[in-house]
Amino acid sequence: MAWAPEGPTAERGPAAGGPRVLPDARNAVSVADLTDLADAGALEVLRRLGTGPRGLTEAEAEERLALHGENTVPGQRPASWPRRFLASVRDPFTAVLLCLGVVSALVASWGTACVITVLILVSCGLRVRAEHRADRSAAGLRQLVAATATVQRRAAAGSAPRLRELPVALLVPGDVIRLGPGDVVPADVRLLRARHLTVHQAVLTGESAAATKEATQVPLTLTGAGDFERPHLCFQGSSVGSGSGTAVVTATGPHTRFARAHHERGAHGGRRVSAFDRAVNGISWILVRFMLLIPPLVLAADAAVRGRGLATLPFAVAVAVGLTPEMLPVVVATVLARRAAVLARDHRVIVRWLPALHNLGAMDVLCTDKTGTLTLDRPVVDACLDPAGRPDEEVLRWAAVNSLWTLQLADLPVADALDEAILDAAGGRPDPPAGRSASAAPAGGAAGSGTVGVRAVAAGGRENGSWEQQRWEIGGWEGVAALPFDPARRVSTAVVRRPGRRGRHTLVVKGAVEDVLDRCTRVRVTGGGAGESGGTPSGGDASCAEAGMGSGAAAGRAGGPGAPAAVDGTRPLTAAERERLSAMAAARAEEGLRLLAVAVAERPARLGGYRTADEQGLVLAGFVALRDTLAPTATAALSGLADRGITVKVVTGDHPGTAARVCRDLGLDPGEVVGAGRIEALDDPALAELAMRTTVFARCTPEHKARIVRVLRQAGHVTGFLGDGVNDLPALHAADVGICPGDAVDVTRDAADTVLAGRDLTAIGHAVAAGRHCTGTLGTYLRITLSSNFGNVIAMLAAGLLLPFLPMLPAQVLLQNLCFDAAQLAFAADRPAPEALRRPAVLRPPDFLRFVAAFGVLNAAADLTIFAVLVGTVPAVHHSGGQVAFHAGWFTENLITQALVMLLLRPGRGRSRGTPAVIRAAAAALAATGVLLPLSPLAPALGMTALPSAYYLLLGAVLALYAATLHLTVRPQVRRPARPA
Ligand SMILES: Nc1ncnc2c1ncn2[C@@H]1O[C@H](COP(=O)(O)OP(=O)(O)OP(=O)(O)O)[C@@H](O)[C@H]1O
Repeated sequence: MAWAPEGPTAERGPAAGGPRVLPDARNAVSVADLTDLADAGALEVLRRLGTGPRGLTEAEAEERLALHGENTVPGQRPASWPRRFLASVRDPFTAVLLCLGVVSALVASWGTACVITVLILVSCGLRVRAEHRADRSAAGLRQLVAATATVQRRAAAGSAPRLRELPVALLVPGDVIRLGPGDVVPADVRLLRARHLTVHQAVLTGESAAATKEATQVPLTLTGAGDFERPHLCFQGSSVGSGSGTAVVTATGPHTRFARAHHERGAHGGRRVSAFDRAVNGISWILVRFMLLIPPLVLAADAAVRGRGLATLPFAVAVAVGLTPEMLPVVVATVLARRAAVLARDHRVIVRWLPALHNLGAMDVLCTDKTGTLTLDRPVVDACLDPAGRPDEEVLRWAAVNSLWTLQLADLPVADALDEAILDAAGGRPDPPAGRSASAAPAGGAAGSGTVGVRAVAAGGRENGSWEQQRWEIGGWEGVAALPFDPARRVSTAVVRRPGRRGRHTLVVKGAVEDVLDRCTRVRVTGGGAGESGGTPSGGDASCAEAGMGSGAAAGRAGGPGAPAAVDGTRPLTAAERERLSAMAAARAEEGLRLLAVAVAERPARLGGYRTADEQGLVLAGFVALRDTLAPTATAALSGLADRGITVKVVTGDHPGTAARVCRDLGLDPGEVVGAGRIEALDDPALAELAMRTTVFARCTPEHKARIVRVLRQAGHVTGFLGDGVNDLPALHAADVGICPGDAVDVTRDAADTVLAGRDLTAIGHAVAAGRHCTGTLGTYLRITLSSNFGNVIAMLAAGLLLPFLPMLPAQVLLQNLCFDAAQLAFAADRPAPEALRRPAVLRPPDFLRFVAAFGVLNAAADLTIFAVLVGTVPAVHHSGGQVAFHAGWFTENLITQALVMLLLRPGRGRSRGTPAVIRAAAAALAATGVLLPLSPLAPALGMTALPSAYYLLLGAVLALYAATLHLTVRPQVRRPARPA
C-alpha cells in the first residue's frame, strides 16, 4: 500500500467548488508529461503529475481543467455540420441519386441534373438539421443520467481531503479517485491501492474475462505485455467487476486509450443497428436494386418499342429517382427525437440511444432481474437462525463481522444493500415497540434487541454514499483480509483476528445457502444439542467455540455487549443434514425471504494473502433471513406489459423459492423454476426452447443471464433486459434493448439504452408505447411513400411505352417527387392507431413489399385511367401543345392521388384517430399545388398549361372511384392490427 488517506470526509456536491481561477502554469501539468507514465512507480507518477495521495486542491483542479479541457471522448461529441453532411451523402438512396445526377450531367440533361442536385441538397440539409437536433436532445437526455466519479479533493493546501461525487467530465490529470464495483473507470488511471480489484476491459480489448488489477509499486516488466495487461493501470471505459481501488488520473479527454481507439475506429465504428434499421435496410436494398434496374430497362424497352435512343435517359433517370423515399432519414430523426423528449418530460424515461425506441417498440420478451427492479433492494433482517432453525443472534454477529470487514477492507465506496441491512440490524437500534410488523421485527430478536457485538460509533456514511466515515467497532475483532462478494461465486469472506490472540485467523463467510453449504464440512451445534465439542473446521486444531463463536466467555473477552447463545461444539455435515438445511432454507425462501448462510473457520495465521480456494472446510453457523419489499409499481408494470403482448421472464441470482414467491406476489405465475444446473446442461437451441416455456430462472450467474437473452434473440425474439446491478451487465449488453432504473450503478446506467429516471416501473410500458408509436409512424410513412412512388413508376413505364411522347418531362417527375416529399414531412407529427400500440411493432420487409406491390398496381391503374381520360379530353394530344396539357393533367392527377393516399392509407379509424391537422393541411397543400401550378404564371416555365374544364370533371369522377376502391380494398388491410411478433 502506497499511502493511507487521512480519513477523507465525503460529500455529494455541485460540480465546481469555490470561485473559478485562471490557469496558473506553476500548478498545471502539461499533456506531454503524461505520455510515459506507464512504467513509473506510484510515487514517481504522483510526483510527475504534480499531485499527492491526498489529491488536488479545488483551485489546482480548476486550473488543470482550464488547461486540459473536459474529460469527454472527442468521438462522442456532436459531429460538425460538414461531417454530418458527408455522412448523410453516404446513405444508399442519396448515393444512387448522386449517380443518377452524374449520368444526367454526362448526357447534358442539365435540367434533370439540377433538380436531382436540389433534391439531394434539400434532403441532406433537412436530414442534417433533424439529426443535429435529435443528437442534441439525446445528449441532453444522457446528461441527466451521466456517470459521476468519486474524487478526493481538498478545499485548500492545508485542508483535509474530502470525497466528492463529480461529473466525470470534470476530472483532471492528478485527481485521486476511488473505484468500486459497478463503476465505469472514468479516465486512464494508475492504481495507488487496490483490493481484489477486477475490471472488465472488453470495450478496449474484446476480452470478456475480467482482468485482475493490483497497485504494484514498482511495475512488473511483463515482456511483450501490452498496457492493458499491466496490473497497475486501468483504462477509461473499462468497468469494475469486483473489489475496489484508489487511483490517480493520468490521462483524460482525447488523451485516453479509449478516446484514441474511438478515433481510430472512426466516430461511427461499431455502431449498433436497431430492429427497425435492419428492416429498413432490407427494404432499401431491394429498392436500390430496382432503381438501378429501371434506367436500362426503360432504355431497352423504349428502343425496342419506340425506336428511341439515349434521349429517353433523363426520363428513365427521373422515373428511377421517383422511387426514392428521400425524406426517410429526416422523418426518422424527427420522430425519434420528438418521442424521446415526450418520454423524458412526461414519464421520466431517458432514452440514451434514440434508435433503441424502435427496439422497445418491437420488443416481445422482457427479461428482468428481481432484486432492485421488481423489489426495492432495501432488505431488512427478518430472522437469524441457528442450524436447527432456532432464533439465534449469534449468527447476525458473525454476518455483521463479515459485512463490516469486507466493506472496510475492500474499501468499497458504496455498501451492498444486504450488508447495509445486516449492519443496520446489528447496529444497536432501540428496542422495537411491542407488536411491530413481521417485516420490521426480526423473528429471532436479532435486530431490535440491542447490539450483538457490533456497535456504530458514528453513523452517516450511508447517506453520503461512503462507508469511510462510518466508524464501526466490532467487539474485539480486527480485520485481516477480505474477499468481497462476487455474483459468480455468490459468497463473501472476511478474515479477522482477535487482538492479542496471535497465530490464529478466523474466516467468516456468508453467501447464498447452496454455495456456503458446498464449502462447509461441519455444522455448529447450539443449545445443548449433541455435538463433538472441539470439532474443528480445518486441521483439527481449533474449534468454533475457540474462535469466539457463541461462547459467553469468548464474547466477554471480545467485549461485545451481546448475549450469545451457548455452543456445545460442531458435528459433521452429513448428506442428510445438508438436505435438511437446504429444505429449511427453501421453506424460508418460499415465504419470500432472502436467505444468507453464515459459516466460519479457524486457520493458523498466515502472512500471504487469502484466496477463494481458502473458502473450504467451514463450519455452518446459521442463517440470516432478510425481507425485501416489492417495488410498488411492479404489479401494475407487469400486467401492463402483458397487455401489450410482452412476455416477462424473471432471471435472478436469488433462490428459486424466493424468486417464485416474489412472482406470485406480483401476480405472475412462476410455473416451474429453472435453476443454474439445468441452464448449464443444455445447448443453445434446447435452452432457447426451454426459455420460451419458462417464466423464472433462478441462481443465475451474470453469464447465465446473458446466455438466456442471447438464445432468445437467436430464436427470433426482440429481447429486452431490465437490470440494476453489476451482475446484469453482460445481459444488458446482450439484449436488443437494455433498461435500468435511475439508481442503478454507473456501469449499468452506462450500458443501458434506456434509463428510468424515476422508480416507476410502469414507465417501461410508456417507453414501449413510444417505441411502437415511432415504428408505427415510420411504417405509415414508408408504406404511403413507397406504394405511391411504386404506382407512379409502373404507370410512367407503361405510359412511356404506349405513348409516342414522354408522359411527363424529367423535371416534372422530379418536381412532383419534391412536392410529395415535402408534404410527407408532416408524418413526423402522426399518431399511430391505438391497435398498433397493443402489439410489438415490427416492420417485416416481405409483408411490407407485398403491400407496396399490390397497392402500386392499383395506383398505376388509376394513373392509366386518367391517362385514357387525358387522351380523350385533351385536344391534339399528339402535338406539342396537346402534350403540354397532357403533362399538366397528369401532374395534377398525380399530386391529388398522392394527397388522397396520405389520408386514406393512414391506419386507424374513429374519432380518436382523426388525422392530425398538420397532415390534413399538408395533403390539402399538395392537392392545391397539383391543381394551381398548371394555372399559375410558373406553368410555362415548367412545361405546363391550363386544362379544359371537362378534364377536371372527369378527373373528379376518376378520383372518387379511386378513393372508393382504396377505401374498400386497401384500407381494411391497413387497419388490421399487426400480427404478433
Ligand atoms: N453482499 C453479499 N454477501 C454475501 N452474499 C450475497 C451478497 N449479496 C448477494 N449475496 C448472495 O448471492 C446471491 C446472488 O446474488 P446476486 O447479486 O447475483 O443476485 P440477487 O441480488 O439475489 O438477485 P438479482 O439477480 O435479481 O439481482 C444472493 O441471492 C445472495 O444469496
